[in-house]
Amino acid sequence: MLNKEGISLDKRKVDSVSYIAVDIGASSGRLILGEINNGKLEMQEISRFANGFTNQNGTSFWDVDHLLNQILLGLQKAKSMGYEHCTVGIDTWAVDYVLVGSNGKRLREAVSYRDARTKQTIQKMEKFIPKKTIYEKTGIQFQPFNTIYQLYEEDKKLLDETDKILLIPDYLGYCLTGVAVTEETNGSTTQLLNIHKHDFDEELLGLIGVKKSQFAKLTEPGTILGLLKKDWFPEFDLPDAEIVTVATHDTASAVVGTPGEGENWAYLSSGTWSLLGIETDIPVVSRQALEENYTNEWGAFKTIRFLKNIMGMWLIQEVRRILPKNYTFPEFVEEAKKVSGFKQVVNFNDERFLNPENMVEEIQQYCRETNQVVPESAGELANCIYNNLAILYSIALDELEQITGNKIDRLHIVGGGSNNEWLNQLTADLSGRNVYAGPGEATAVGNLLMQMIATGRLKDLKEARALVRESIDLKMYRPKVIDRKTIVLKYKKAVNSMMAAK
Ligand SMILES: Nc1ncnc2c1ncn2[C@@H]1O[C@H](COP(=O)(O)OP(=O)(O)O)[C@@H](O)[C@H]1O
Ligand SMILES: C[C@H](O)[C@H](O)[C@@H](O)C(=O)COP(=O)(O)O
Ligand SMILES: [Mg+2]
Repeated sequence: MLNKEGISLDKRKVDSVSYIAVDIGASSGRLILGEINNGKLEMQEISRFANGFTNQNGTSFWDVDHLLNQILLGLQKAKSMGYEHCTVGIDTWAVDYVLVGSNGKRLREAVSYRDARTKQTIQKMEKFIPKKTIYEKTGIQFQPFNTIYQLYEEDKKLLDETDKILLIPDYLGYCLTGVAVTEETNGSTTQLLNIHKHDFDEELLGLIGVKKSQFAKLTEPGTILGLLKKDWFPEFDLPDAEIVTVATHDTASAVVGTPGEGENWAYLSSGTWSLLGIETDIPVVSRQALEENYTNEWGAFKTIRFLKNIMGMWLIQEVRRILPKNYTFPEFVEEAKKVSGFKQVVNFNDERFLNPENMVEEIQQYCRETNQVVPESAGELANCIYNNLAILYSIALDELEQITGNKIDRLHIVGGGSNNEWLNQLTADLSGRNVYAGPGEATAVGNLLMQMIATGRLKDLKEARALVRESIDLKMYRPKVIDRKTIVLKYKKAVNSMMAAK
């Protein structure tokens, strides 16, 4: 069986092959083995590791060598577990990139999207191209950390020396195979792809001084990238592996792994970020979509992920980092439950929460500025975060219905945040919709499913999602009857008056 790159996958091998998903989110990474046995998807965690960025001389960098090393350690462990032959897919967070020189080597560490260098860049670029024009071309939300803005601020000397700009998962795949591509689901998050031409937008590239040749060719998810170059890593005992280009934007893989069925469902990929949206066939770039900052990220199988970025579990991750006592996430939930009721209205989508020095102080200062009760304890801070997130989810669901005209009667919450049963119920109550929770590792599931479809083990996305529904117990949360409209209206009025007072 030949694929587009001419790599032959012997049918016999495909049947005996195991599948390994490498999913690296902003806070953690994991390698998960997947196989189909007796009509069920069976998964086994091979390894899990921390991810995060550090500040070096005023710039926030990721440690990509650490990530590559963890991938190799995980693959070595898989072989030691008896998995001699596998396919491997890599997905990570979006927008960030590595600059590769003509010698094929990295020119500098990868800068984190939370770095302050792009704080004013949206405004700088507005001077010579209206946001509306960029949105009509790309359909992508305005986030200060989008690749277009990062490259605008990039070191020009480094850019001149750059042969290829590779997004993080594409760079990791390049390190393992020597093959460089721009996988398109993650490529869309650069805000440099023209959604109508299905290609890079030359005008936008020109505005930031980047040549199209400095990006590798656009590639659809579900293609075979190349063979793992085992001899490049003699210090590791690695399995034989074909690296598959999956939906390398982790959220795109999470959507593939969301077990939605039929119409009228939305997903919430709940991890470091909360990505809430629907899967559509055509982009929505209306005035309201622009005003409410919805994005049209490219999905697998030529779909569009029409979604909104909501500040997610980053908030509680940062509170956890700051508080002297080391709470587990379940402990935060238990403490939050002890606080009766909803105490503070906080617009956590305000950019001040993108990367403050001290998240606890930032939340407390916001509440002081708006003359609200200041949360002090772990429970009060967690209660504030979870309640406001639930309302932001509810508002986004109503906005999605208004903007797209699509009815949404159920929400699938997937990712680590789907383990938060209290927030799942809060979301059901405040949104007035049934909530289905799981899989907690939907991104890895979607990564595995794409590999199985690419190698012919599964027929298509419909069969793949049916397999997920057969394989995991989805927990359902029915909305309790509460006066949700009054609560949401009060929240919106409070946020609007706070923004007016700024
Ligand atoms: N048992 C749990 N209870 C509450 N929250 C949880 C639980 N497990 C995970 N989480 C939440 O999920 C988040 C991690 O989600 P994950 O999808 O792994 O993130 P990412 O992919 O961005 O690294 C944690 O920050 C935490 O807030
Ligand atoms: C910067 C992007 O908005 C971010 O990467 C988001 O798209 C995403 O993929 C986050 O995934 P996590 O698993 O880190 O929440
Ligand atoms: Mg994730």
